[in-house]
Amino acid sequence: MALPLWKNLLQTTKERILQQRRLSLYNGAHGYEEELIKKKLQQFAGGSINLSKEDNGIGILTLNNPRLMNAFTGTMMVELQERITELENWKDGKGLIVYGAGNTFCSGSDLNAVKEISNSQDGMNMCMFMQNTLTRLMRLPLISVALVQGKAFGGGAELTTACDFRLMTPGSEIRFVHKHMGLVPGWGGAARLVRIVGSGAALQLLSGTARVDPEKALRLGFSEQTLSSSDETRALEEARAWLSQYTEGPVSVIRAMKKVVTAGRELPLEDALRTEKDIFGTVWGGPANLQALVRRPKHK
Ligand SMILES: CC[C@H](C(=O)O)C(=O)SCCNC(=O)CCNC(=O)[C@H](O)C(C)(C)COP(=O)(O)OP(=O)(O)OC[C@H]1O[C@@H](n2cnc3c(N)ncnc32)[C@H](O)[C@@H]1OP(=O)(O)O
Repeated sequence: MALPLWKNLLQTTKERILQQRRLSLYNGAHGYEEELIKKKLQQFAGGSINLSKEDNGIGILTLNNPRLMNAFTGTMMVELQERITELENWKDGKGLIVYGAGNTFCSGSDLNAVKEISNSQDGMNMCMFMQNTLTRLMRLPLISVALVQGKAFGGGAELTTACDFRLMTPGSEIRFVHKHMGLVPGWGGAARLVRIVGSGAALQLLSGTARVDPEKALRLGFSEQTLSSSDETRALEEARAWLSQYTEGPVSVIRAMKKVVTAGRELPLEDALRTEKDIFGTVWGGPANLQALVRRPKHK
């Protein structure tokens, strides 16, 4: 018998909350007080995080606070979480470009807000809030790329590490400036940086607050490519073209591909292998697979 509409809605909401918990790192058992920190963050308003979902399955996430070099205000942190939830529910999505408005990426958290939450309880909750959000960003079944124009500093540098890839425009710079602020990264940027460039290079970048220009980023394997244009519109076009080489193809296959890589990146080998088997089961004998068997393409 079909469930009444309200029961269906309740069921869907419960499933969404459970899914978010599964993809997040921290909950009440870790002393994390999400509602408390969200209420605090809402007090520091300004800027926005915008998402547009294009028909080709590419999402464009824009950090929009150009007056402060796209620094994250409290409301932007909350909006980022909301946009990530939207992306988790976007079943046609294949790729994501994260970039900043006004030709610069992001200068980290808004220092005006940070000053007001510099006590230990708020700091820990903000840290867990951002780690949860960026971990969910990293685990999206979408191939993500940070388009770095201008400066990506502090939390902005950390955000780039939550994407699968980084593209830089000429003259741009990524810099983990945390040491100068008497801090270490807290949004998960250190743990992810070690996995991208290795522990030696990560230690040098963090403890030396080194400027990473496009050439250095390429040498370190931190960036995939230096784009030819630093004009905002043209750079975005270049990023779209770069990403399309990986997102062309059936949605189910592209999303499955990202999922097997996420499992390989995060899980112990045996768990990753089992997950790969389960995901393989979702595409084997599926429409794209059956059509390919009929077409019998030659891979020349
Ligand atoms: C875990 C994350 C970590 C944390 O919170 O724990 C952080 O992210 S800490 C924040 C790390 N970021 C910074 O310390 C950046 C400080 N800003 C700068 O170094 C410079 O502003 C720079 C290099 C980003 C840009 O320099 P430029 O000369 O091009 O521009 P302005 O300095 O004139 O900046 C324009 C305008 O923006 C304001 N601004 C820039 N960044 C921030 C920020 N993070 N928070 C608040 N406001 C910021 C800057 O003060 C200027 O405003 P104005 O009213 O004109 O003074």
